[in-house]
Amino acid sequence: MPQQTISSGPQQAPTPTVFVLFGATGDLSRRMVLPAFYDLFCRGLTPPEWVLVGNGRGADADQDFAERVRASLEEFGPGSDKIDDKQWKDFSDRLRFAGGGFDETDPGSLLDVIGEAADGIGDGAQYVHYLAVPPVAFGEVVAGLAAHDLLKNAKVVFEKPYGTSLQSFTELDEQVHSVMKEEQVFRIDHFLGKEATQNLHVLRFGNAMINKIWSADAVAQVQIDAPEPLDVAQRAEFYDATGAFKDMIATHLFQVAAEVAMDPPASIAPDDLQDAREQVLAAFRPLDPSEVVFGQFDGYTDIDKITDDSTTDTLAAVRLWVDTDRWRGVPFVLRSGKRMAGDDQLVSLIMRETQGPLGDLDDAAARLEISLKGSGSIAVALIMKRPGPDLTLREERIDLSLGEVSGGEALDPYVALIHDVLLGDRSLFTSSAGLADAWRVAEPVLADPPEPLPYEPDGWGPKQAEALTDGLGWMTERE
Ligand SMILES: NC(=O)C1=CN([C@@H]2O[C@H](COP(=O)(O)OP(=O)(O)OC[C@H]3O[C@@H](n4cnc5c(N)ncnc54)[C@H](OP(=O)(O)O)[C@@H]3O)[C@@H](O)[C@H]2O)C=CC1
Ligand SMILES: O=C1O[C@H](COP(=O)(O)O)[C@@H](O)[C@H](O)[C@H]1O
Repeated sequence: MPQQTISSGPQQAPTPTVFVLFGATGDLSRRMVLPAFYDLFCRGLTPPEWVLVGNGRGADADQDFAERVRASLEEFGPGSDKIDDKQWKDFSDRLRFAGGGFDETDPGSLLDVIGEAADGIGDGAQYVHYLAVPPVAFGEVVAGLAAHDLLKNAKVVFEKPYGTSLQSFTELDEQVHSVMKEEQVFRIDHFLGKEATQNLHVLRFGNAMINKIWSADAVAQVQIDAPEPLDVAQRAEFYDATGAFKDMIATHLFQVAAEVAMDPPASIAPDDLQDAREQVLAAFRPLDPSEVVFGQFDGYTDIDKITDDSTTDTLAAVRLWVDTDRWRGVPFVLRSGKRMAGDDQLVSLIMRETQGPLGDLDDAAARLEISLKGSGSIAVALIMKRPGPDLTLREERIDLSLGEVSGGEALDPYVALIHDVLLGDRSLFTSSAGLADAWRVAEPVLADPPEPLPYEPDGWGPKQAEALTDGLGWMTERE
């Protein structure tokens, strides 16, 4: 079978769309959402009729907004030399800006602008309201959408974090569900949109030899490790209020753990995939704070806007237990930190030791690794005989970069996810029940966070985090 397409539906969204981007002047819009929308447009994946309305509290004219968008494409999109004049003209003709903010009592100019925009693109337009605003503004935008009757034939996209604890999640979700149905809600976790994350299902369910080893019978430990060299000075206020545990572990890495640990869904249809993810999240055991290590890199509190006594975690490592028949007894160890020596997002399934004629072999030598970073890669590390007259064993890797798979072209996660929103495919979005479980699992750590241990910038973090791997060490540090 050289190639087989299993399509779950049409590629181009057929419905005329008014895409309202709240927070259109912000960092996320500039770096991710606007370039992703332009990418979809260039690929012919936007609906035949659409208009994008940026919203903000200032008073930009349409032309000013178009200039902002252009600047964002030059810096974070294809770059100035790759923007085709004709394509840009077609794109920019469909950009509008509605200033004056938006809330329950005052919609600013948004109602007028989208009224005009909807008239221009024909009957039956769907509305996509994309909330690229700080989480504190989610509630007021939701209240505004309800008060100004903007939720009919509408989808609402929420950026992360959707809540920061079980309680704040529950309050937000109750407000959301009081004015819209769950089917209208698209909660983004861009790790679910990564090409390699999506490949986890195919790798496993499309290959019997991999499917057979996907359980406690063969796997001794699962590691999901995302060391980052990044500093946090650019977003100090946000980061100091959030920390590594909430920014990465309880959000992205829990969702990836659910993707790895899920039992086979009934089918790859969106609802079945969501059900499978929800079911396994419900089986995650609440974390035990004694199996959690927090770190803070030296010099963190010298950063502008960080207080001298900040105890924010810039690194978090946890041991998570999944109480299902498939995974009972197998530790899932998760780690992420800033200012680290490595730069990866690596899922490692470490195989059990082989008892046999070769005797004692290096632990963790045989493993399957899926890197979610960039366009993604899949590797198998195996024990091999070094060619030659003697029997010398060595660990070798077989690597496949997904970016090099012939005929394919990886989509950036935001491109993939916005495309899914336009089509109404919710399989790669988090669900209400799934997030409630993620916050339930995180709760003991939020209630009793460990003291962060100091670590050297550009190193591998505190030694104590390594103990969570039961002596195997972190696989990212082997490469
Ligand atoms: N930036 C990133 O890399 C990532 C961000 N996110 C999430 O995306 C969302 C937006 O983040 P980001 O773009 O960084 O944030 P910004 O601080 O850049 O804010 C986005 C825009 O929202 C508007 N805004 C700010 N405060 C308010 C408010 N109180 N009420 C209404 N509008 C407001 C501002 O526009 P104006 O002044 O024009 O009204 C601002 O430009 C957040 O939920 C964040 O957690 C998620 C992943 C990565
Ligand atoms: O959401 C976040 O993700 C990034 C890592 O994402 P990626 O796009 O590099 O895969 C992380 O650096 C950031 O702290 C976090 O807020």
